Amino acid sequence: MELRHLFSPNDTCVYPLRPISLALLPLLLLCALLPIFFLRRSRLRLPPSPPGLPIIGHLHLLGTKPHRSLWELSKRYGPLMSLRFGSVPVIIASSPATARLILQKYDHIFAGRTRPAVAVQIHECKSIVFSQPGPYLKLVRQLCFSELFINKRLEFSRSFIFNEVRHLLREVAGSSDRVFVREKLYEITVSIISRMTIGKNAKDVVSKVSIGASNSLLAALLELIHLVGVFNVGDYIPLLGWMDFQGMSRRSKTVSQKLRTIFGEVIDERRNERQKRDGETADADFLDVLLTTSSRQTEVPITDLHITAVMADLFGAGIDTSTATIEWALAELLGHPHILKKLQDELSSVVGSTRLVQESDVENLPYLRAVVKETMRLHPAVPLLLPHAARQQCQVNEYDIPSGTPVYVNVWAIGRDPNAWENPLKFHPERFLDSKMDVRGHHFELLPFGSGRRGCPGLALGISNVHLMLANLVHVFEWATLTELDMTEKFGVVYALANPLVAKAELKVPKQVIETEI
Ligand code: HEM
Repeated sequence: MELRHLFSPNDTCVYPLRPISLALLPLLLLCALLPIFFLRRSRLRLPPSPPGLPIIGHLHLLGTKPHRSLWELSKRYGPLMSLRFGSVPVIIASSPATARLILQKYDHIFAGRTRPAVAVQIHECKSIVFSQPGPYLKLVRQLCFSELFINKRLEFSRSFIFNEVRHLLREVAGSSDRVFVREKLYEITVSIISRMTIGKNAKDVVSKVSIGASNSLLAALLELIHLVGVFNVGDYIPLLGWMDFQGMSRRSKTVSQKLRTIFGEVIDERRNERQKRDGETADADFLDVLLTTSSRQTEVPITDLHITAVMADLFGAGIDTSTATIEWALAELLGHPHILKKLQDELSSVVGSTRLVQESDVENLPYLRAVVKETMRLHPAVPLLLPHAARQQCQVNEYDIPSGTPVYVNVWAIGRDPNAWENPLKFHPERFLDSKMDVRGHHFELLPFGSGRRGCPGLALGISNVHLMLANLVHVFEWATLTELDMTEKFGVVYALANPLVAKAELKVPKQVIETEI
């Protein structure tokens, strides 16, 4: 199976509510018994809200592009808005100021996560992404920062990442008449994360397992990412949850089984290797770190299911976000040839044409960094962040937020807020040239990685990969579109081009530049 068939643009089902079958109406009516719940809440002063419908609340207002619909609603109901998804009240923050309240001032309260059925089915909520704050989350996030995304480890990974980039460039050169950009990017991002976490190339991992095609790991991960982004009516209308009429539980169980098989074999194999050798090796990878932690009697037990969940997190959270960002950047550059030319001129003058761009060049490439920030402003990979949840009842501004309320921060809308940005809809990297604004979560106008306790732990790796891959793709090739550029977007937990970018890439540096290994 070719990779591109794994992400067919016709794969629709994302957040939006699909028409609910009439056959379900009697059951929906049963949900009307829930008003007791609302009566209790009606004494609270919630943020402004549009009129809702019985039972489904505001679900019908979401449409197929919830980030856009919520943006439009926020223009009328304000930057802190309250909606009801089925029986669940939710809060939407849509301005830099309200994002700051949620992610900084009240971060300790909003650091909770929702508990969607998919997350329960897939890894019993043992993933980082869906864990509630507590000793386990603290431990795994700490391990990520101290063992995986620490500078020393990233430095150590530089040379193989660089060789992976060279491999990507050769692959592009090999299919230059028709480059399926997303497919190539998935391959390299999976490879990088695989090498960093389990010390192996992903192809070696899956070739040993018994579940079929060699890209079954990628297929399972893409299915996982897809399911997390699907709107599951059962999460919001609890009486419908048990029916699983969208097949979410069934599909989640299948993907969970696949991931447990793949990572289970990797874990067993590593455990055997560790038993044979005496003590830790100097080149211990993240899997070793997790296994060592699991073998210690700590306050937080780490089982194989925890390890599988963390591995799936790192792969799942890392591949699609970086891929989508680079694909958006290339598409914007193709749509703005003068910006592409300016970027290529910067690369030629700083790097020359006899070598590839290296990580150490990035600090001398301000226009490249501006192009990446501008891409992340207009096309943040996770447009609503992952849903946060209030851990206790609290007051934000003068409004009450009930305990457990899911909170979405619409960073996509914030990137287009006319009060924060001049000409917000224009792709204009120059806006960042004289600005100190970065993407690290201190500037609430620009939050592609979130901020605070639940901010992205993979930021350092993510941003460095995006810079390195985009810079080299643009430095090494002259790009041209094959058909009219299609910037249509597709909403999901990761927001990407609806139709993967296919373009022509003509080598513009001497061939040996992409051929020499280091
Ligand atoms: C361009 C690349 C990336 C972008 C734009 C990005 C963005 C994000 C965002 C917006 C969140 C949610 C923050 C929130 O809910 O407040 C997140 C969470 C997360 N990201 Fe990333 N990410 C990227 C790369 C990576 C990489 C490379 C990894 C790991 C290999 C990673 C691992 C994670 C994990 C584990 C979480 C969950 C954190 C938690 O719930 O506590 N990300 N990321």
